[in-house]
Amino acid sequence: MTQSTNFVDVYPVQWRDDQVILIDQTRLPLEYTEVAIADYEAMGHAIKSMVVRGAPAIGVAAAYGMYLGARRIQTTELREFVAQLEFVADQLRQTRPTAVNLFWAIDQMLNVAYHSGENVEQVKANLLSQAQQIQLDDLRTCQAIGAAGLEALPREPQQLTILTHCNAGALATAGYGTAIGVIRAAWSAGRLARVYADETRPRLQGAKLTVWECVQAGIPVTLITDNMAAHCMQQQRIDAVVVGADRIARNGDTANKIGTYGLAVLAKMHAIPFFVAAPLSTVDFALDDGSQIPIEERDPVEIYQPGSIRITPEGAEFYNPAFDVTPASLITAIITEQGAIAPGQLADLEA
Ligand SMILES: CSC[C@H]1O[C@H](OP(=O)(O)O)[C@H](O)[C@@H]1O
Repeated sequence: MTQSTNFVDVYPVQWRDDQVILIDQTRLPLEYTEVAIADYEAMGHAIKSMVVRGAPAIGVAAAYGMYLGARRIQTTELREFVAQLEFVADQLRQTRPTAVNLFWAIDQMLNVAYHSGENVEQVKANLLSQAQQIQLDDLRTCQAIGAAGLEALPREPQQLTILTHCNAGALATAGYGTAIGVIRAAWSAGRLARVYADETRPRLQGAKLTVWECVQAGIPVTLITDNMAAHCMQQQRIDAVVVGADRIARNGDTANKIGTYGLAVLAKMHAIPFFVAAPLSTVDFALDDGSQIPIEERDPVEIYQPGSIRITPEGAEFYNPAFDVTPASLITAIITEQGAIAPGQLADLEA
């Protein structure tokens, strides 16, 4: 276990010593622990159990998971190799259903296997290179999103107070973050007074991860419970809302952590700009609107036992959707690596 130090740069997924090293995000903020992942089964478990989480980070992790699966395949016959790699892909696809980056990254890796050579060993090498490229591209994309977000933020006041939800930070990406990337860019540019972070029940990624990232970066942060957001807006404490995304439909409807939709409704009510920050790899152009986005339902224990103590008696039933869908009509702009886009113009960016 590596004790926490003052991190300026946080990389939740690293290729080191011929294996993947993950920050164990279930142990933050009290413990900074890294775990080594040497096979695709362990990577699948790490994604499902949220050791690694956040749409782009899940994509990077799945890409490396594909390589870990590929390197173990023994055959030298390419067709058989591809068939076994498609089995690995199917296993990784079953980990979490909402973040499209997972499926996008797996497809990127399969394309390399389909089209990058006749020699199995060469294809394996190409797969590692592709996973590393996906990771590097996402880091650069987040930095571009930060710059684009800085341009899109309100001009007044000079120093903004931004509310964010869950964690769309370095920990949720290859580094730097999407929504937190915008926050980092605003802080560097002297345009940020303070971050308000929703704790984000039930997994508390805001309280545990976003606050940790802000404290590590020296960014002033105020933690609030989810049910305080309306009051803070009514008190005119919030100048803008910036959140991440797990899957965006071609019309701009956006799936993000549960509670995002409510924030968007509140922001509309209080005439506060509401931004979604996400790479284009999070857009699912195959979906016409958000009604088609699969919403993950997680173990109810996350609700009734957020720590070590059960907080509700036996006898109740539970509903634990991990995401909700914010309609495009409530989104001021989607901040991508190609700039801030009106939700209705997203389809024009389809490659
Ligand atoms: C940079 S996208 C992060 C996105 O993913 C989070 O979900 P989870 O923690 O369950 O993986 C949340 O929706 C964030 O906005």
